[in-house]
Amino acid sequence: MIRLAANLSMLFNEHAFLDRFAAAASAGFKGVEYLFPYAFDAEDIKHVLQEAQVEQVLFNLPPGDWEAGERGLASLPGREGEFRDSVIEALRYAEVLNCPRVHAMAGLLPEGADAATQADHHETYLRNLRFAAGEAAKTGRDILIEPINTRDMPGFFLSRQAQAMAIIEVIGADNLKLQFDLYHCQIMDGDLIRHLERQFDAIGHIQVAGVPERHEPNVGEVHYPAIFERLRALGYTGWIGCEYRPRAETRAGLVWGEPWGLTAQG
Ligand SMILES: O=C(O)C(=O)[C@H](O)CO
Ligand SMILES: [Mg+2]
Repeated sequence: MIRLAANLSMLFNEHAFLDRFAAAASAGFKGVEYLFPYAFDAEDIKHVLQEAQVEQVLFNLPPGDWEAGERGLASLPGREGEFRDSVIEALRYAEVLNCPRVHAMAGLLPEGADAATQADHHETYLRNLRFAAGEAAKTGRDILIEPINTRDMPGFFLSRQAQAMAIIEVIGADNLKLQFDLYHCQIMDGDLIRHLERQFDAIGHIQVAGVPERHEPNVGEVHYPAIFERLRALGYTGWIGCEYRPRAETRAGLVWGEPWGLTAQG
């Protein structure tokens, strides 16, 4: 069964944030995800989720100073206290929103980082992820890590699929999982279906977008019908987050999703 979630940081930007939940539901989405809920009261978001009858499937931990360019705290040496606070805050929202998983963004390496600095980030990342997985396990939730392409996010610490898989293996926590974003994987690693198969057991969430412009999945070099078919054959029962920038009005661009229950006409 293909279950599609609308990424409300990118889709339905024609509406104010709290109105995007109903817009997504009326287009056939059963779930929603977005970057951050923290500018809103958790109870207000819970209310719109319930009104729209959609599930909250994912959001990110507080990322540090986003406006100043920070992209997560999980691998940043010296920021461990802030990272721990961010885990607690995200899990508090997850409890209210009944969200089973949260994404811990790795953060950026300093420009020109030498091997010692990279090793320091790696060790910090491992320690922080162990802490996050331990806290999330207390309420049965998953922590996700996502390799992000370094063209869009230069310096992002976690950029390759193999790196993420090695980290998941070394930590060995059942609730530390891979956020497999095919857009990033295509740019950094390619070989999408083989990655999907090899990493299948570690995957906690999937995201899609056309490559390279990050528009609708039917625009660009990736043939998503083949990927969805393989997911179905593998027995994937998780969510697929639609995390792309619509070329024009969101709803008109949903034609690509009609075989999977979306409706392009309002
Ligand atoms: O950019 C992406 O692909 C994501 O999923 C992240 O949540 C970015 O923050
Ligand atoms: Mg993503």
